[in-house]
Amino acid sequence: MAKINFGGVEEEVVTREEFPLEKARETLKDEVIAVIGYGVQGPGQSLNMRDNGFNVIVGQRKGKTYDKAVSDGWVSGETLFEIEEALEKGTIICFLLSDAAQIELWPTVKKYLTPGKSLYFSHGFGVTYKDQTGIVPPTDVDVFLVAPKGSGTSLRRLFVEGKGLNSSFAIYQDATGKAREKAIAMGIGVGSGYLFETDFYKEVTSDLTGERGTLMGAIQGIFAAQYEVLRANGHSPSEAFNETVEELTQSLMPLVAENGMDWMYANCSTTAQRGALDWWKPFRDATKPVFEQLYNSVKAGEQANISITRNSQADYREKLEEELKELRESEMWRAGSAVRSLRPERN
Ligand SMILES: NC(=O)C1=CN([C@@H]2O[C@H](COP(=O)(O)OP(=O)(O)OC[C@H]3O[C@@H](n4cnc5c(N)ncnc54)[C@H](O)[C@@H]3O)[C@@H](O)[C@H]2O)C=CC1
Ligand SMILES: CC(=O)[C@](C)(O)C(=O)O
Ligand SMILES: [Mg+2]
Ligand SMILES: [Mg+2]
Repeated sequence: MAKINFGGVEEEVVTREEFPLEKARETLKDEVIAVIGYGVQGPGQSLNMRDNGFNVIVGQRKGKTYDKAVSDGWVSGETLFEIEEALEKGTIICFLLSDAAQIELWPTVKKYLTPGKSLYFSHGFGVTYKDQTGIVPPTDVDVFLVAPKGSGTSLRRLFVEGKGLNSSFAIYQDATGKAREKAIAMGIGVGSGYLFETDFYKEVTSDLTGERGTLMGAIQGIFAAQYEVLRANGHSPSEAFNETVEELTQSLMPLVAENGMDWMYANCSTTAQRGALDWWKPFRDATKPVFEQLYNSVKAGEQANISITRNSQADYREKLEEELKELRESEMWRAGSAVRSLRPERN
C-alpha cells in the first residue's frame, strides 16, 4: 500500500505501480472469472479484464443483451454462457446484475458457491441490506467488492484511452486467506486508476448518497432551478441552456477535472470569480440540510428499501422509462439535444 497525503489526511491506497498488471495476472492465473450480467458494469469490467489477459467468461440470459455480448466478441459455448453454466464454470463469481435482480437470482448463485470460490460485487448493497435482499453468503467462500467510481461505460472508454476510473475495494469475508490479494488483483484487472479501501457498509452509504446528491440528483435539480429562473425572466432556451449546462460540461468541468476548482476560477474573468466566490457559500448553506436529510435517509435504510421495492415491480422498466422520458422531453433537455446537434464536431 502506498501512503498518500490527501489534503492533510494520510491514506493507504493501492496504485498500479506497486500492484502492476503482471502481479494481478499472476494472482488470478488459476481462476475462471465469471461475469454474471451484461448490463452496464458487466461489459466494462469483462472487456477490460479480457483485454488485460485474464481468464474471463460471461453469463447472461438469452435476449438482446446476450446478442450484444456476442457482438462484443464473446463466443457462445466458449466464453459466453447461460447464467447457470457460467456460475458452474466460474471460480470468481462477479455478481453484476442490477441490485434488485440480485435478490431474485441469489438462490441460484448460492447453489454454485462451493468452498474455495469467491463472490465478487461492485456494490455493498446486497450484503449490507441482507434483511431485505436475503443475500447471506456461505462462510467458506471469499466475499469482496471492487466498486468503480463511475459508469461501466466510462470504465471501458477510459480503459481504451489508456486512462482509468478509481475504484474502492472491500473485504467482507476472507475464507481462504487470499481474499484481499484477489480483490486488489480484480481491481487492477478491471482497469482501475488507484484503489482505496472501504467496507461494504461505507461503500453503499457513500455511493447511494453520491448518486442521489452531487453526481446525479442534485446536479439535475440545480440545473432545473437555474434554467427555470432564466426562462421565467425572458431568456431564450439557447441562452438558458448554454448558461446552465453546455458551458459547464464543455468548458468549465474539464478545467476542474484537470486542475481543481481554483484553476477553473482562475481561467474565468475576475468578474466571474468575484461572483462565484461570493455565492458558493450561500449555495452550500442552502443545500446542506438537503444533503443531511439524504444521508440520514440512506443511513436509515429508506433509500435501499425504495430502490428494492420500486425496482422489483413487474412494470418497473415501463415506469422508469416514463420518468426518463419526462426528463428527456422537458424543454431544457430538448434544448440540450438541439444544442448538441450544433456542436462543430457533429457536422
Ligand atoms: N451501472 C454502473 O455503471 C454501476 C453499477 N454498479 C453496481 O454494479 C452492479 C451491476 O449494475 P449494472 O451494471 O448497472 O446492472 P444492470 O441494471 O445494467 O443489469 C445487469 C444485467 O442484469 C440482467 N438481469 C436483470 N434482471 C435479471 C434477472 N431477473 N435474471 C437474470 N438477469 C437479469 C440484465 O439482463 C443485465 O444484463 C450493481 O450492483 C450496481 O449497483 C456500480 C458502479 C457503477
Ligand atoms: C455510476 C455509479 O457509480 C453509480 C452512479 O453509483 C451507479 O450507477 O450506481
Ligand atoms: Mg451506485
Ligand atoms: Mg457509484
